[in-house]
Amino acid sequence: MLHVSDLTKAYSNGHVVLTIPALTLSPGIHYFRGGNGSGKTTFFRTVAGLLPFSGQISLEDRYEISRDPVAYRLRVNYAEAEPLYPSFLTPRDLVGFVGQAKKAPVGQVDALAETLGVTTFWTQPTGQFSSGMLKKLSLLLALLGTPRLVLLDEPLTTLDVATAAKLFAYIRQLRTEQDVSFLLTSHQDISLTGLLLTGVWQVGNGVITPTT
Ligand SMILES: Nc1ncnc2c1ncn2[C@@H]1O[C@H](COP(=O)(O)OP(=O)(O)OP(=O)(O)O)[C@@H](O)[C@H]1O
Repeated sequence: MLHVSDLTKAYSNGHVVLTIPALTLSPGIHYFRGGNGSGKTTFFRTVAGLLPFSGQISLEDRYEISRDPVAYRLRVNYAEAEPLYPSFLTPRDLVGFVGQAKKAPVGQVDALAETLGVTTFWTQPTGQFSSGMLKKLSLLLALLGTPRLVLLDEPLTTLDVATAAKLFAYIRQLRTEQDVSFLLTSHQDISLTGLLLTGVWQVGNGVITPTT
């Protein structure tokens, strides 16, 4: 589903955070674990196409991130661990913009907003949001369109228990009915998600290795 090769990710200060000669992720749900500062967010943001890097990343043997930037980004969605938006924008504004960019199918926005409980603060500026409200909005944005791969960085953080249950039920549905793949990180007990994991990966010392 995702192939990474010859990847090196360094920040502008010269610090090399990740070196990945080759990594192949099969379709499914993959969990990335590792200590603070080990490189999980850097990996997710790189795969999401948000950070420059050297190397190759391709989706479904078809969309290469540098060669097919628009087609790749249309199919790969990402939710930040700690989302932040311009304070004057509302969910209605952001969902309108991202929904159009991601070609959200008719009816999807309303259904997801209801599932994640975003309708109750639909026209409120994000500057007034609690961290859980920001998290719900970011998850809604990351599920818009028809992605083939969704990256969720710390989806459990700040999310209330009832919404988390709905989110993970929806993820299971996307996985079984539409073959959508997911990459997750969490410092909390991942079994709380109830998701069947395809792979568990350890991030540390600049590399990503499978765990048994
Ligand atoms: N913008 C940046 N500029 C320079 N270095 C950065 C930048 N962002 C992250 N780093 C460094 O990259 C390394 C990996 O950070 P990253 O945020 O990817 O870790 P993480 O595994 O997601 O950590 P956590 O579990 O604490 O969220 C850290 O050493 C961090 O200091």
